[in-house]
Amino acid sequence: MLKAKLSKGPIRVAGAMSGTSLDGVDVAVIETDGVTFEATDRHAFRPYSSREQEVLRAALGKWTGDEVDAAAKVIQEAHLEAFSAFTDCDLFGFHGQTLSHEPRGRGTLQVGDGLALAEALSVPTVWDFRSADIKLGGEGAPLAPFFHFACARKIECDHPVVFLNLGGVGNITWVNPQCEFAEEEGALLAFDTGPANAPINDFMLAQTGQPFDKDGAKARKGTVETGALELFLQEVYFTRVPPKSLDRNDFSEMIGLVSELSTPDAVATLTAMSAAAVVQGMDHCPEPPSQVFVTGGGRHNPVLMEMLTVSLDCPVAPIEACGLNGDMLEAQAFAYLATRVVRGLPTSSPATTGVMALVGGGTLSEPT
Ligand SMILES: Nc1ncnc2c1ncn2[C@@H]1O[C@H](COP(=O)(O)OP(=O)(O)OP(=O)(O)O)[C@@H](O)[C@H]1O
Ligand SMILES: CC(=O)N[C@H]1[C@@H]2OC[C@@H](O2)[C@@H](O)[C@@H]1O[C@H](C)C(=O)O
Repeated sequence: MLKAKLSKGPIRVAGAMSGTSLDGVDVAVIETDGVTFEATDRHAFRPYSSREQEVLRAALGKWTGDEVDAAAKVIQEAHLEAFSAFTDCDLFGFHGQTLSHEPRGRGTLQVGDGLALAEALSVPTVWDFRSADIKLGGEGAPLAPFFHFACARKIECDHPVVFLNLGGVGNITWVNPQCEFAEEEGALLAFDTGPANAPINDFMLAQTGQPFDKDGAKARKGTVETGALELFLQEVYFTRVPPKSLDRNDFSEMIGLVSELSTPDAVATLTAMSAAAVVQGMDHCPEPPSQVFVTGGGRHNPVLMEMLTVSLDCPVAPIEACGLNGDMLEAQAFAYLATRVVRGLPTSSPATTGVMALVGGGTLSEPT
């Protein structure tokens, strides 16, 4: 039976996210009742070693087999370490690592075993957030939108705003703050915009041995090849009506479009492609936002941010502009979603994932 504390009032929850950039595990603690939340200053980052990153990379796009088992082991150990400083929390939200994502095909695979984590650290744990949504016809992603809605309410926006996450993949949530609840019709629209940092990182690693284009330094020295950019924008994904989602490597062939270019020109072009995918995505919003708040690691890339600022018709600012922590937002989101799961509240809707009906996706495992 659910402990009384989990069913009512605010609780202290730690959420963890291991994103498509494969750089490490973020953990963040919030206080929440599943509707409103308070951020805390408690968070941690547990980076993956280069050996661990290799193991994870080798398993991307796979569903079963030795590589997947090895990746699952890395994820489990890293999360055990990462969560172990937060065992005073009432609940954990454990996203795990997406290895493969094919919502209209084989489904979605996040490795990480929430039951084993709950047993090992004696904290009830919500995990497997995406599969219930997919079973009900949804994309299984993005899932942060219900948390973005809570953020918009918290900062008391009067007009529609967009939260843009620039991780390995980009995703946006358009929020109508006039609605009181995320589950109301017209409150949200969300979808993955396209590739964000993943192709830049993959190209940088292959060509320079560096894991990413720090501060956009390489892109800054290059010139955007408009022919390649135009070809990229012809991808049918961009005209597909949202909700829609992507696997990390769905756009990996775009690197082929820049393979003949110098490294700076190639990185500048890949950066412009990520920005252009966001700009295209804005056309799908029900009405133009008054502001775009940027979260995720891409907001640290000044070239990407400048490209967005020049092309979008509204102010673009890192999410810190409204007092939130853009490095921890996804980890906080999974703490928030975990709470909604134990409270029987929905975590996705037809407008955020295309699911047939409101669904509370996630499995609760309690330690024995
Ligand atoms: N100073 C910087 N300059 C340029 N790029 C940066 C900088 N800092 C971070 N990044 C980019 O941000 C990435 C990390 O972003 P983030 O942590 O949001 O990804 P993620 O959470 O793994 O992805 P996703 O949201 O797709 O799951 C890095 O891999 C890098 O590409
Ligand atoms: C299948 C999957 O893990 N998707 C991730 C990925 O990373 C960004 C984007 O693609 C988003 O759809 C999602 O993550 C965020 C946290 C989400 O679910 O909202």
